[in-house]
Amino acid sequence: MATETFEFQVEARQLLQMMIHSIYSNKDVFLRELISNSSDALDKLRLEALRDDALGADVSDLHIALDADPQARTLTVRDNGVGMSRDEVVELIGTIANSGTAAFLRELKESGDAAAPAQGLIGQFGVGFYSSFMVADEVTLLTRRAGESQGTRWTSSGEGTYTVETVDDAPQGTAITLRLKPEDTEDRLHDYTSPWKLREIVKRYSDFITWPIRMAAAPTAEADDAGADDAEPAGPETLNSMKALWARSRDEVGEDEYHELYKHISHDWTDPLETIRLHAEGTFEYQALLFIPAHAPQDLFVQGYKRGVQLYVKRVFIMDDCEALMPSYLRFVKGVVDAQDLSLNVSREILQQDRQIQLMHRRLAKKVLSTVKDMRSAHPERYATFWREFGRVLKEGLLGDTENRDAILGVSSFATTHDKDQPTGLAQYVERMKEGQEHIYYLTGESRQAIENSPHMEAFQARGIEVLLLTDPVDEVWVDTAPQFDGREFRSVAKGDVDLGSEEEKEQAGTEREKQQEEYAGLLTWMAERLTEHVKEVRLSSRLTVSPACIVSDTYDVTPALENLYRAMGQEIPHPKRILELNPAHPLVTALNRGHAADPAAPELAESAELLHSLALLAEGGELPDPARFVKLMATRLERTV
Ligand SMILES: Nc1ncnc2c1ncn2[C@@H]1O[C@H](COP(=O)(O)OP(=O)(O)OP(=O)(O)O)[C@@H](O)[C@H]1O
Repeated sequence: MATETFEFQVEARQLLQMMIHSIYSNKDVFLRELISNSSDALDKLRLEALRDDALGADVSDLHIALDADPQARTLTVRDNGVGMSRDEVVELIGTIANSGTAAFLRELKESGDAAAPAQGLIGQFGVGFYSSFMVADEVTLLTRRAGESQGTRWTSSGEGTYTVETVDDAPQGTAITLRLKPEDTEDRLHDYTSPWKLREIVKRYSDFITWPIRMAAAPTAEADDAGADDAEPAGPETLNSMKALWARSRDEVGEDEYHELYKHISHDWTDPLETIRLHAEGTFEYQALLFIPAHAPQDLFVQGYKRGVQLYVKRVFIMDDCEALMPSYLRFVKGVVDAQDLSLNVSREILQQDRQIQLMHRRLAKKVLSTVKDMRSAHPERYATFWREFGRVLKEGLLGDTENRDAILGVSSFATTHDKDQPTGLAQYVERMKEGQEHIYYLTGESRQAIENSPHMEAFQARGIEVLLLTDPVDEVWVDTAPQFDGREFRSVAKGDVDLGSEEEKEQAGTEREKQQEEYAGLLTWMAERLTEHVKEVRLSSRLTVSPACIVSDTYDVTPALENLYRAMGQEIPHPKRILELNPAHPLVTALNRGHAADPAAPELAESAELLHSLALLAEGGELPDPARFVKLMATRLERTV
């Protein structure tokens, strides 16, 4: 097939431009990226060969080789891994499949300024192969897919197009040759043909790679000087130790080595927040090395987000994103689990059913939660970052994982009326509880502001009782499962009756309430009849101090927000009628009562009752059953006052 020229996809072109104009100050990392890709390709080939006898690939000496030519100023990174077919080359190298990277580019474009905001953001995205263009002005990739006879050569200078041609004599695997830009140490562009430099970079970033990274021994200047004419040509040198970090003892491994492994498996360019090690002995032996990232990926809430950690069996890579090992609410955790007693052929389906795996899953989840707990007390700032990035996901665990519910509540934080800026833990909330307060109070809503202005808060504000302000959609759902913390129930301030205050106060309020009850009995019954389509009861409120009325739900009824949520998920649930509460101390309500006593049949009175109900709905941010009618009634009233 002749040479074909293709254009890069738009996003790919943008990314390349950023690479060429070098957004990373540290250009050495291009080698880490290429080695990382090669390592993945070798993992894939070993697994394919294991599963497919007929593949016919040579897997006897899988490795990565670095080949530098100082005269030609080229560096080649070669592997004899799985390689790519011609179609794969076009698809994988010419476009950006990673949705996180695509989303990031969009964000960058929207921000308008290509350079400035990039610095902070860019560190979060691995850009893999394209980083070659930081150090090279032309890149050639020669590859042959294992099991195929023809290979593919891809060449580009990173500018808008690339060429692809089919070749007959490509070795299996992938070789990437960089035509290096001139050295420019001021711009931290080093001489990447120098064996010393290559050795240093591999040691720093890729030491743990489980495949040998070899460098051909070039005749060095020192050897020439020594006049070692008769010296044996030295064999290739292996640059990395290849030791699996999770199998080495803790004091042998530096924190930065763990971090490099994290970057290798997560494609993240920033250090993780926390490193977790676990060594399980006994009948089912395994080692785990887990990481909590420092930031949430863009697609964490996108359906189909690839969750889970890598699974190894006896040091052999088996699969990425092994969801059987991590609950969905810990899907941000990255890492490696290496099990001793599984078959190399284990499938995802088998893993889901395996009892040992289920035990491992439970143990890992507990370990992550206890790490977060320790982090909270030992490094509050780190915990604050954790919560900001992952709190919303973690709370999903309150729905399904009843076994760990207490642990999850224990490491959760909530916005609170106690402090405008700092969220609170539940333990602190409980410590601050007023005398006689039995429950943990909360209100759910769209935003902090909407909740704070809700009439339901009035009595709590008046008494200085702390209320948790829950604004995440998931909050609507987990609070509904009636959890407890430290033996205290969670109570919505918008549900059921409230009886706040000391015993004495309650008694006093009780007597007064009986009196009011008598006074308002007629109005309440009449209004309940008028509004029967919308509410199941009209009663006097003990939660209002300023507003005339509010709407509340029965303690165990579904709230409107939860109803909407279910509906959005396609679940039809019955629509429970709610309760209208009136503030007997409000002039509007007392006037209504007088009006009712004077002439219960007055048409104006019925309209007023209707308006009051609508106002209560609006105050909590709800929707009116008939907005047009509300506007008409309201306009008529206003007309009289202007
Ligand atoms: N040496 C290689 N051998 C085989 N396939 C490769 C090799 N290098 C890259 N690929 C293929 O090209 C794809 C794109 O590589 P690239 O480095 O651009 O991104 P990535 O590694 O998938 O992800 P990230 O952008 O997060 O680094 C890889 O996922 C892989 O399928």
